[in-house]
Amino acid sequence: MRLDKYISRSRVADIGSADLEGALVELLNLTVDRFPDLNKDTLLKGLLRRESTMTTYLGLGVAMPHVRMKMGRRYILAVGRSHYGIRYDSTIESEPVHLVIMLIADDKTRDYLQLLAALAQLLKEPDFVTSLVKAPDLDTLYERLYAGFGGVAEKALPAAQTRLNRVVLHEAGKIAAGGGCQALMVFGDVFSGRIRAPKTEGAIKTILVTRNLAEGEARPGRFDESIQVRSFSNQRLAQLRSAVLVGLTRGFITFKDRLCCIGGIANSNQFDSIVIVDVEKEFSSLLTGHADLLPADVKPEVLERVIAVATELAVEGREGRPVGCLFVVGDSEKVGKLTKPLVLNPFFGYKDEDRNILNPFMDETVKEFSSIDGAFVIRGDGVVEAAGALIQAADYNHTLPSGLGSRHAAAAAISVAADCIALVVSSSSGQVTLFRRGVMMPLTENKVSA
Ligand SMILES: Nc1ncnc2c1ncn2[C@@H]1O[C@H](COP(=O)(O)OP(=O)(O)OP(=O)(O)O)[C@@H](O)[C@H]1O
Repeated sequence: MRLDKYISRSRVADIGSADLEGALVELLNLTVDRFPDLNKDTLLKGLLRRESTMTTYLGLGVAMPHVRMKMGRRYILAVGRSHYGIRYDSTIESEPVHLVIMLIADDKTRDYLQLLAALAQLLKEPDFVTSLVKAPDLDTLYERLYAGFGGVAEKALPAAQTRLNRVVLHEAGKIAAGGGCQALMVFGDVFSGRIRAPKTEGAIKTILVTRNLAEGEARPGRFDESIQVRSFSNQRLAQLRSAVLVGLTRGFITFKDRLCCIGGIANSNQFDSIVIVDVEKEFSSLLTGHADLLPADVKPEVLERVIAVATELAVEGREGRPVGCLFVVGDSEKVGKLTKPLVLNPFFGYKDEDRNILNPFMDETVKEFSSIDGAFVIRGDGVVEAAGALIQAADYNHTLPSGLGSRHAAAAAISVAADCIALVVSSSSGQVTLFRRGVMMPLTENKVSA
C-alpha cells in the first residue's frame, strides 16, 4: 500500500512539547494551516479519546495516534520528531517517544485497517525508525519517510550484493527456467537491507517472502508479489509452508505450480540454498478432494495475519515462558454454537474495528490473552469474536500423532465440524500447526527459535 501520497514536507516537524497532548496540538496546527475546514478541537478530542481506549504506542519510541472522522479527503499524515523524547504514559517502562505519527482518516475509508497495518509494519523496523530519529535535518527526515512509505526507489539500506549472492540468484533463474518453474521465491530476511528482484525469463514471476513488507506495487527492481511471514528462525526457508499457503490463499500461487525458492540463514547476508517445491505434492493432503483451501468467508489477509501472530507467539512465548494457543478462523456463527465461554469474553463490547486482528494494535492484546485457557474465535473478516472459548465439537474418528493432546484434538474436531481453519501453537513443542477439514499441516517443522 502506497503511503507517500498522504505525507507532505509541511507536516513534518520537530516538536518541542514534552507531552503527547502538546505534541498533538503542534501537529494539528500544521495540519489545519493547510486544511482549514478541519476542526482542531474536535480532532484533538478524538485523538485523545482513542488513546484512552487503547494505547497507540508501537514500541521503539514511536506512537501512532489516529482518529477517524468525516472529512473531504481520505487520509492525512503528520509527523513530529522529538529530540528529547515525549512523556507517554502508556509506554512499557516509560520509554520516551521520539516519533509521533499522527493519522487522520475519513470515516468512510475501506482500507483503513490495511493502512494502519502498513504504517505499523514499517514503524516497527528498528533501522528505519533510527534513520528517521537521527536524520540530520527535517528535509532528510521527510525524504527518508517518503522513501520508506514507497515514494521513491529505496535509497536506504540496500542489501549487500556479494559475488556469491549474484551467482546464486543467476543460477536459480536458470534452474527456474530450465526446470519449468512458475515462480522464483526469494526469502528476503536473509538480508537486513532491502533487495531487488532478480531478472527472470518469460512468465516466471518473482515473489519476495519477508517480514518487512514495504508495499507491493510494481516498479523496476520490485518483486511481482510479496508475502509477509516472520522467519526468525535459524533454519533455512523455515517459513516456506506458511509463505506458500499465503500465496495459495491470495491466488498468485496455484496447486499446479512448481516454485524455485532461494533462502539462507536470517540476517546472514548470504543466500546458500535453492529448493524446488511442487506445490501440489506439498499441500495435497490438505485438499482432500476439495478445491478451496480457504474457508468461504475468510479473507486471505486475515489468515496471513493469524499465521504471523501465531508464529510470533511460538517464537517469543510470553514473559519468557512458552505459550500454547488455538485460533479458529471463519464460519464463526457455527463455531459459536460449538463453543462455550470458559471466562467472560474480553472482546465483548468493543467496536469491530478495534478488535479486528488486522488492526496492528491488536497484536499485543491477542498475545496478552493467549495465556488464558481456550480458543480465539475469529470471524472471516478478522474481527475477534471471543477469547477463552472451550471447543465442544464432537470427536471424530481420527487419530492424531502421539504427543498431541486435547488442544490439537479440539482444533482437528472444529475444523471438521465447521468451514473454518484452526491454528494451534503448541506449548510443548513450539510448533505451529494448521488444521483444515481434520487434516493437519505443520507450518513449522520444529520449534522456531529466535
Ligand atoms: N476443547 C478445547 N477448547 C479450547 N481449548 C482447549 C480445549 N482442550 C484443551 N484446550 C487448551 O489446551 C491446553 C493444553 O491442553 P493439552 O496439553 O491436552 O493439549 P496439547 O494438544 O498437548 O497442546 P500443547 O502442545 O500446547 O500441550 C489446555 O490447557 C486448554 O487451554
